Formats: sequence, C-alpha cells, structure tokens
Amino acid sequence: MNIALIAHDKKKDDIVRFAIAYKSILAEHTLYATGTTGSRIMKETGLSIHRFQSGPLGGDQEIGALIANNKMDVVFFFRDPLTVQPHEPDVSALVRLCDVYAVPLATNMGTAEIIIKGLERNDLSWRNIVSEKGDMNEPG
Ligand SMILES: O=C(CO)COP(=O)(O)O
Repeated sequence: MNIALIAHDKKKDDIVRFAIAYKSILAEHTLYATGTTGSRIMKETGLSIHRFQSGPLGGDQEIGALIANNKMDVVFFFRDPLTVQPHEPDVSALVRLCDVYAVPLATNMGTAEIIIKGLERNDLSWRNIVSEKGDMNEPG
C-alpha cells in the first residue's frame, strides 16, 4: 500500500517515535512524506521514503494529487491544532480530499495506533479494490 507520513513541526518527534515503534510494519509498504518529516523519519529509522516538497512549499498539495488519483491508501498526518500554519488552506484541502476519496486518515497518535494495527491485520485490503478501479469520477 502507499502510505503518506506528514507532521507539523511540534508533532515531528511524535511521528518519528511512531515510525520507530512500527518500523517493521511500515517497511512492508511504499512510503511517501512531506520534505522535512520525510528527512527526520529516514534519518532516525533508516526507512526508505519518497519525499515531496516541504508542506508550506506545496508538499501537502503533491500528496493531495496522489489522493485525487486514488494512489494513496493511508495518510498519517500528525497535525498541530495549537499553531497557525501559513499553508492552512493546503492542510484543509488534504484532509478534505481524504474524505472525498474515503482514504483512512489519522490526524493524531490515538487514531494512528488503530490504523497501523489495522494495516498489520490486513483490514485495509479493500483499498486495493478502490485503487485498482482508479479515478472514481471517470465516466463509465
Ligand atoms: O507542513 C507540513 C504539513 O502541512 C509538513 O511539512 P514538512 O514535513 O516539510 O515540515
């Protein structure tokens, strides 16, 4: 499955700890991340991650484009609800696209724990059917 890992600055330590704890599960999937989050996780876990731009420079939108093409199966987005982000519209757009395409989205550690355990148990295999169908808005 294709998995996106994203964290706002004050949540980066949390996502690194999460990635260390669940490294063996994450390693079985194709990983994507926004720029700085990806660098931190790669450095501290050794996982291989495709990095996009940093969030404020368009990384959230790049991941959003994959979601809109049904190419992202799970999103871990550790948001900081207490700090204003300069790219708040991009953050909202990414969350919105997850809802449009029914992509499982964890915005905090509590939900992330449930989703990663679901991944381990193969609970998200229905995503394979969705992504094989491709763009749900395609005619016919
Ligand atoms: O800003 C972000 C998500 O909105 C994350 O971007 P970075 O991983 O580049 O810090």
